[in-house]
Amino acid sequence: MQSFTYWNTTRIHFGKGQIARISEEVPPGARVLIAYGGGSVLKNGVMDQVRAALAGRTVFEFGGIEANPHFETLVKVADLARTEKVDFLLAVGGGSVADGTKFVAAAALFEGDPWDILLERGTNVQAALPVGCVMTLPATGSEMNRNAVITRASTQDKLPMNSVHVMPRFSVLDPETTYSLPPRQTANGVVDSFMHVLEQYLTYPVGAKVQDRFAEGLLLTILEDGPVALREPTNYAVRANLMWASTMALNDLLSRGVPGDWATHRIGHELTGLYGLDHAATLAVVLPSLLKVKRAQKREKLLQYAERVFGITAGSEDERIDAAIERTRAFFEAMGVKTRLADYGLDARIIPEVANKLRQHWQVPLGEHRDVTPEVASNILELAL
Ligand SMILES: NC(=O)c1ccc[n+]([C@@H]2O[C@H](COP(=O)([O-])OP(=O)(O)OC[C@H]3O[C@@H](n4cnc5c(N)ncnc54)[C@H](O)[C@@H]3O)[C@@H](O)[C@H]2O)c1
Repeated sequence: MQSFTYWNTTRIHFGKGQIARISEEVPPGARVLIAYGGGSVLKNGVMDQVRAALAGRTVFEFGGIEANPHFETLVKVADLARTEKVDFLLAVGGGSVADGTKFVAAAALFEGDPWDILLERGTNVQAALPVGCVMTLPATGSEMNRNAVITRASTQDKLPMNSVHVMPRFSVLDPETTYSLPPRQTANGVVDSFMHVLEQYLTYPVGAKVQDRFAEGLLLTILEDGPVALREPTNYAVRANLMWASTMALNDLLSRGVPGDWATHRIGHELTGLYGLDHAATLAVVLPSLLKVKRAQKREKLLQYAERVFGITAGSEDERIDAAIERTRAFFEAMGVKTRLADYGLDARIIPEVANKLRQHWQVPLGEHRDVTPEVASNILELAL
């Protein structure tokens, strides 16, 4: 196991009725800005609970944070926060709202051009407004991590940032808020959280039994409950397990002491930035091909994944690896998330455009061995046509 430091400062309130806990978390005299997205939280009763919990505070609301939140919108929200002297931000929605609010928290206190925050990946953030989060879509883990991913619509750049200052002070996870998710978003969340685990698991062995078995437990849970959530959207136990699995998949616990890949995510971000694909769709497209291209480097972990997650023990090593990759693809497809670029109307013409964006955004090659160059990414995308 590699050496590491681990801490996580987000307090989690999990379960039915926990939105009311916001009243204990946000100071009574606070000036609070609630940020939300397209309005699903106005229809499913979540915002009513949030407003009730904030009674007595001075509350401002901003609706309209886009999926894959836009830098252009978020700088307006940061202006509003400054003008109204807001001292607490509350994100109510999915990962896009959480990420957007985290960026606003940093941008509101940032001296200079806020795009520099993204160009420096958040390393230049010195302070941020406090953030709380009511998560309505289990997927990103944004509710308990220090990451945010922001898209500059005008230039089609989608870039991640990372700062301890934007870590949510608290997050509320009430599985009942996810009952209203359309099947597409339920499926996206399942694929995204599954992928977060794989990015931290399918690399090379470092003798980290705890992290490996923790990862396998999350993968098995998501495999088991993901399809049930599509069939039974109001099954509380299933929604609860998926919600906690997605938080645990990306709250920095799995990543401690082990190598991380993240090439699928980086290539996927370019596909969203350029062509607007859902985040999870990009992952479902890239991963199976990436695993084929990197099968030699990932061999031992692919065999472990095949056996422990899918129970594949018969056949040669290569046959078991092939079977595990195909089972992964089949899982994404069974969730209704297509795994070929052609399924999204994209063909080989996109490959040089994606490679160019990767060259612009990443100075060193990607992946756990830092060997996924833009040329290798192009090979991966060719296999994904
Ligand atoms: N911060 C991180 O660590 C991290 C990790 C992975 C991905 N991301 C980023 O997060 C974004 C994706 O977030 P997401 O997958 O949570 O989706 P999202 O926040 O973009 O939401 C997708 C859609 O679902 C709707 N929705 C959300 N909750 C709902 C509910 N309960 N009922 C009905 N509709 C609801 C939203 O209004 C939106 O239209 C991408 O930009 C991705 O790059 C961030």
